[in-house]
Amino acid sequence: MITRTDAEQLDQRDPLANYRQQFALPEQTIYLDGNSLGALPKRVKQRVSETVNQQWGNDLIGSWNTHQWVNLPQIVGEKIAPVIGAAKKQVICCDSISVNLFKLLSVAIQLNGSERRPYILSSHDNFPTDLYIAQGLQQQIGSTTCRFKDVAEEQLYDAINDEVAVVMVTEVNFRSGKRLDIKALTEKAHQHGALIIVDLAHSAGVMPIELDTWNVDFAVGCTYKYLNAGPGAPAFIYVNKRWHNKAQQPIAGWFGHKSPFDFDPTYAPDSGIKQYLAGTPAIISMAAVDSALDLFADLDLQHVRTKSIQLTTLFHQLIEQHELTEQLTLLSPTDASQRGSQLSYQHPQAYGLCQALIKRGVIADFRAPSYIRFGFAPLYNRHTDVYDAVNTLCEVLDNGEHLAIEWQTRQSVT
Ligand SMILES: Cc1ncc(COP(=O)(O)O)c(C=O)c1O
Ligand SMILES: Nc1c(O)cccc1C(=O)C[C@H](N)C(=O)O
Repeated sequence: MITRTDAEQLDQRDPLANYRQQFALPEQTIYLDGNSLGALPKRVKQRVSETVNQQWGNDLIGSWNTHQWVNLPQIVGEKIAPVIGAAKKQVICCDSISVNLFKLLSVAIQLNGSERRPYILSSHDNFPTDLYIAQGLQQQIGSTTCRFKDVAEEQLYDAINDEVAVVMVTEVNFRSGKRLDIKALTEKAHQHGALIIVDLAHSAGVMPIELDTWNVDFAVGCTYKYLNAGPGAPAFIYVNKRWHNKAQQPIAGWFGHKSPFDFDPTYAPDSGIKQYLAGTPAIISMAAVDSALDLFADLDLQHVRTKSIQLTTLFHQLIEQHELTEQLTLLSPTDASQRGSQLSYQHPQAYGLCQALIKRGVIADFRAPSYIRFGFAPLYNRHTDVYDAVNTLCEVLDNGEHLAIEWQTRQSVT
């Protein structure tokens, strides 16, 4: 029988316990939605205020040079690189995942697509934007050299064959939390002459990632989940150095030009990762990413992964202890090593359950048609949060509070 004292003891022994005080978290809230929007680091508040008030307000346009605004995408990229296992000069911070995927898929098809090898292969429960971008590109290029095919996630590995130009996968599934073996998928892709693009949205910052060691070709990821850089903060893009200068990305904007401030009418791409920039960087958000990443400077991602596994394991053990497994069907893998930092359960009134929990200060989210997701952010979630959240969940179910909440047809984020 697990007690609250057990959870308190785990918190006392937690090597990451001090990180929580670096976040501005609301009192009386248990935030289990850091897999959608990470919490606000206190240092980011200060940095954004300084960027707006001193830099923009006082130093105005000179800040492009004096405060390094013009180089922030590269500076931030170099801070992201160690978090995803990349050597220098292969990562840059810009745009959204959707836009960055468009650039990478186009490049991968230029490099490897042909009539004999036309396929972009993905799984049909990949995050929808990834699928939409591939479908959009197929429309753009035409199906002779670019066709999109999606298969069930379990069939992805076996579906890689000599007709595949590029495999596009997300390391951790947004709905189920299932984690794919990127090393094995990369090996299989390369055996068949295919390239691989990996979406790290649900893994960057919450587990060790070894892009260079795994020999991955390209990757994208966001900074607003486990990297805590704020809503709509710019994403990142990784291009393995063997692919630099081999193809031109399609959004040939001036920031990707080799010397943008020459204002030359003819596009000449930068030879390195900077080519993947398009237009003017969103400096206020980019400053937030830069500052948020300082939390990762001395962090051992293996410690983060260990705590993440402890948190998800504890949550599910408590669900079992309260005999809730009949009502809440676990969609995530039962083996913690096979999942990311979230647990998803199917429940017939998942929407009502989620809203009833939010009313009580436990923030989870709902994903259609019938899933409730709990995300665990090891830098600020405690074992006692997990204990208290499961207790609240029991109370909600016992009182039938979830049954009183009407299904909302409007678009709801949580
Ligand atoms: C796996 C995955 N890819 C992409 C996105 C969205 O990408 P963006 O809105 O940055 O284009 C999300 C979530 O928003 C996601 O979970
Ligand atoms: N990116 C988001 C947004 O702009 C608004 C609301 C939610 C999101 C998300 O991140 C959703 C998330 N990728 C998910 O896994 O569902």
